[in-house]
Parts: sequence; structure tokens; C-alpha cells
Amino acid sequence: MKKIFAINLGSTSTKVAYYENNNCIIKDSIAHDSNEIQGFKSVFDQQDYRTKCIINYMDEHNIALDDLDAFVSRGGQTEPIPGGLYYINEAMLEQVESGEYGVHVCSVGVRIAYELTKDKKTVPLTLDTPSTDEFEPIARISGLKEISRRSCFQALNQKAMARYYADSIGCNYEDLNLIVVMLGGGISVVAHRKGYMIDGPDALEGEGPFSNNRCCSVPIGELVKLCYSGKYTLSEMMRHINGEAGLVAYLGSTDIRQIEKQINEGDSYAYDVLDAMCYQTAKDIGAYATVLKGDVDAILMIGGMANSKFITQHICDRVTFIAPVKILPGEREMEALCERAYDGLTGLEEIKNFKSMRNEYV
Ligand SMILES: Nc1ncnc2c1ncn2[C@@H]1O[C@H](COP(=O)(O)OP(=O)(O)OP(=O)(O)O)[C@@H](O)[C@H]1O
Ligand SMILES: CCCC(=O)O
Repeated sequence: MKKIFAINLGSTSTKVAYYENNNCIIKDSIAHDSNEIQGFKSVFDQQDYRTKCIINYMDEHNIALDDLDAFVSRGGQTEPIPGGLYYINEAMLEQVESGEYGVHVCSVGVRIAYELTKDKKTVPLTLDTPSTDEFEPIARISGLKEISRRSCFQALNQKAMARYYADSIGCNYEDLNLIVVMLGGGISVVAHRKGYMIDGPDALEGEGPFSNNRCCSVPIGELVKLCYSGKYTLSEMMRHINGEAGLVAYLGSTDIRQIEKQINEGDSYAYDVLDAMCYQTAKDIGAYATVLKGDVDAILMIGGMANSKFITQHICDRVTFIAPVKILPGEREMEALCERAYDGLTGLEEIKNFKSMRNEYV
């Protein structure tokens, strides 16, 4: 029997799951106090705190670290890599922790998986990391010669939900053309063509619709002026676009249920901001329909915000002429992490070794 433990670090929670073979024994979410989280200067400073929460959880549920065959974490950001299962190794951690490819708390998870399994038989794994890059060459040409467009979004849930949808209609993911709209902590609209995510945003650093605390695409000249205004250092500016922008900047909250309540009580400003987020998302769906040359089997709305009628309705109003819209709220990240780790352990799927390729082409 294979014993697998999975972790998935989000901004306000740590999701955990324990599987024996392909059977889910426990799936849970450890909620964190937002004041406690905000007290950390950088996401990387949360490592000890999150590790303690995970260990306590395992102790309370009699899950012995030494007995595990795999400890799998949602991945962190590295140079662009093919999708799939990877061993977490030092080369991967060095890139993840450099922050060069974007900063998100999921990056801390891979370090925790690695540290907790050191000198044990347990293998530390990650799957379909946010740096999974299946772009076509045309999608990389940005127009500014020094900057190549790159893929950075919640690839794990994008792939897991796309496969889940394909299964649910009796099709292969590899036979479908989909636009998958992740409405989660961030928003990413991605074109999937026959099993490959051929174009999508760098959702952490400035592309796509604005979301909870990210600004994403903005008028670029104005952004450059703000960078040189003397008001921000480089790291302050990075935090400004990914941490202090989006809904939190306009409305002081990322809680959609709370924002909807304000709207229902007559807050027209909150209405306009949330409507603008939906408008930008719909506009992106239109753009990605052209990537697929109009041949779109379905538009999937996934993630926590897909629970919001306001959001799904306001997006649908503008996009149903493109393709049928399927609303599949939530995520299948823990299932994907555990099931695919099992496939890796039993030889059904290759487990890749991460190796940096970035100096190979210079
Ligand atoms: N039932 C609900 N109704 C409306 N909005 C919801 C509901 N549940 C969650 N949300 C909203 O969804 C967003 C969070 O989405 P989700 O839980 O998919 O992201 P996450 O796991 O925190 O982050 P990530 O995207 O990095 O995985 C928040 O803005 C939250 O307010
Ligand atoms: C690293 C995750 C980026 C996103 O929220 O899409």
C-alpha cells in the first residue's frame, strides 16, 4: 500500500490530504488567522509557522511521517518547464526561492515537503507547477524584444479541472479545445488546445484581469512612470502590483461574499469594481477564443469565485456567444496531487528530475 500526504499552501489556508493508494482517507483545510499571516514580512518567512501547523495536524490524525511513501506539494515558480510530476530537488528550490519567477506562498510548500522528507524513504514531489509552460512559439513574442512572454498561473487546477470536465462528458482532455477561467485567489484565463495550455498569462506579474490583490494588465507607460516616481523601491513596487492591488485596493476586501453583501445593500462603487473585474475577465475570454480560432468546445469557470452568481452571471452575459459555459466551482488540486503521486510511485507516470536549462541557450 502506498501512503501519500499532500499539502497546498494558499494565502489564508493550508489544505492537506492523506491518501492510501487512490483512496482519500482525510482531506482538510487548516485555516490561518489573517493577522498572523500579515505579520510575516515575506511569504518565505512563513516556513516554520506553516510546518508547525502541518506537523500538528499529522500528529492529531496519527499520520506518521516515516511511514509515508510520498509527500507532495503544490509547486512553486521556476523557469518554464513541461507539466507533470517532479522530484523536488535543490536546483528547483534555488529557483523557487530566488523569487525571480514570481512570489506566491505555494513556493513555501515545496521547501517544507523537501525538508520534512530529508533522509527518509519518503519522496518529495510536486505536480503541474505554476511554471508549467506549453506555450506555442507565437505566444512568447511580446513586442518588447528583451521580454519574452511566459506562462505563470495555477496550472495544477487548470489541468485537473479540464481533465475532470472531459471525463464527466465521456471525452478525452486531449480531444477538446477549452478556455479555462480560474476564478481563485488570482484570475487566469487559459487556452487549452487538445491537451496543451497553448497560451495564458503571467498571472503573478502583470497579465490578465485584475483579481483579489493583483492589478494585472495596466497602461504600461503609466506603470513605468510610477516605478520611477521615487515613491517605491523595487520590492515595494512588486508588492504593490501583486499584494496591494485589485479588489483589496479598491474595496479593502477580497471576500466576495462580503462584497456582494455590500452591493445588495446599495454600494454602487463596489458594484462597479466587481463588474469591472468580470468585464476584464470576459474580454480575456474573447481574446483567448481567437487563440483557438473560434473552435472552442466549452468555457469552464473554476475556483472559489465561481461560487458567486454575480461573477459568473456578469461574465456569462458577455461570452455565451463564444461557446457553452460550464460552471465548476472549486478545485481538484488535492485529488490531483495524491492520485498522480500514486501513479508516479507505481510506475504509471514518469517522475521527472528538475534540471535548470536556462544557461543552455545563452
Ligand atoms: N461560496 C463562495 N461564494 C463567493 N465567493 C467565494 C466563495 N468561496 C470562495 N469565494 C471567493 O473565492 C476566492 C478564493 O478562491 P479560491 O479558494 O479558489 O482561491 P485560493 O485557494 O485562496 O487561492 P489560489 O487561487 O491560489 O488557489 C476569494 O476571493 C473568496 O472570497
Ligand atoms: C502561482 C499561482 C498564480 C495564480 O494565482 O494564478
